[in-house]
Amino acid sequence: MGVTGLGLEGKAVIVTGAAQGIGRAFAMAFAAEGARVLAADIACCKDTCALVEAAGGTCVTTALDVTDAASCRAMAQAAQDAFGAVDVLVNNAAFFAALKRAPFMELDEDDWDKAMNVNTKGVWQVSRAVVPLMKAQGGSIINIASATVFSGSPHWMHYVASKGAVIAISRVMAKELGPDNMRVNVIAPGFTLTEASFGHIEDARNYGVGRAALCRNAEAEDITGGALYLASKLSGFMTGQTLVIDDGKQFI
Ligand SMILES: NC(=O)C1=CN([C@@H]2O[C@H](COP(=O)(O)OP(=O)(O)OC[C@H]3O[C@@H](n4cnc5c(N)ncnc54)[C@H](O)[C@@H]3O)[C@@H](O)[C@H]2O)C=CC1
Ligand SMILES: O=C(O)C(=O)C[C@H](O)C(=O)CO
Repeated sequence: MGVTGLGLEGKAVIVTGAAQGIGRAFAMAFAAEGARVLAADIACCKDTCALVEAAGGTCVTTALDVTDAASCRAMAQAAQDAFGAVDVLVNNAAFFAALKRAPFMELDEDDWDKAMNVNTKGVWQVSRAVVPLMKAQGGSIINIASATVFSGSPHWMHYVASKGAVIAISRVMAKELGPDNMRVNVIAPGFTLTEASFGHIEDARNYGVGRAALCRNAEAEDITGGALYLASKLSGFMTGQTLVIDDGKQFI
């Protein structure tokens, strides 16, 4: 374990959508800091836990459907059983990989409802299940949005709307939870090379690179430093903010 002095050793961290991609990278990064991780997903997180444990970290897993309040409560109960309390919640799960892109005149209505249900309502559902486990000691909630909210990327209106709403509700959460020393911030990643984005874009490695200041697309590991910072004492006076991690494709 390469603990870096962020103060995350022994912290209890829930990562939703941790079965692959950026969520798996969050699980690995928190565990590498000595945190205890609960990896939760509608898909199986056994491989994520195995990777965390192979690197010397601690990881437990439970099934989670963020659209189902009972499932969110059961996941929170599993966290309480494993850790007693929760210090950090990363709301990363999303309807993204299977989303169909189309001009807004042609978007699929079911996809619209699913994007809002998983990506926005899911953040609310998971947060309200977990907040009672954070209230006594305070904590950090990190909601994953998308830089598409700022770029207005075409053919994603349902997804962009759902992620714009994540930024909006995070501000409400920050105001409501601040008095109990719970901070709520957002990471808005730009295009990141994950299983899901390789599925969406044919030449993913080169996609949009011409607009990038750093001249490459992000790997999932490029997004994790922001989450460690937002979870740590270094960001202790920061709440309600959105951190765009997109290799400088746009400035807000
Ligand atoms: N890859 C990219 O280019 C970008 C991704 N993001 C966001 O980052 C996050 C992770 O993205 P990726 O790893 O690329 O995508 P992904 O699609 O691989 O990850 C999403 C995870 O959420 C899980 N999930 C879906 N529905 C669920 C539900 N109802 N309950 C629980 N879990 C559910 C999936 O099984 C999956 O493991 C997502 O929030 C995505 O919107 C944001 C900007 C760019
Ligand atoms: O901007 C686009 O076009 C993208 O494809 C962006 C990514 O897929 C993304 O940011 C998803 O959140």
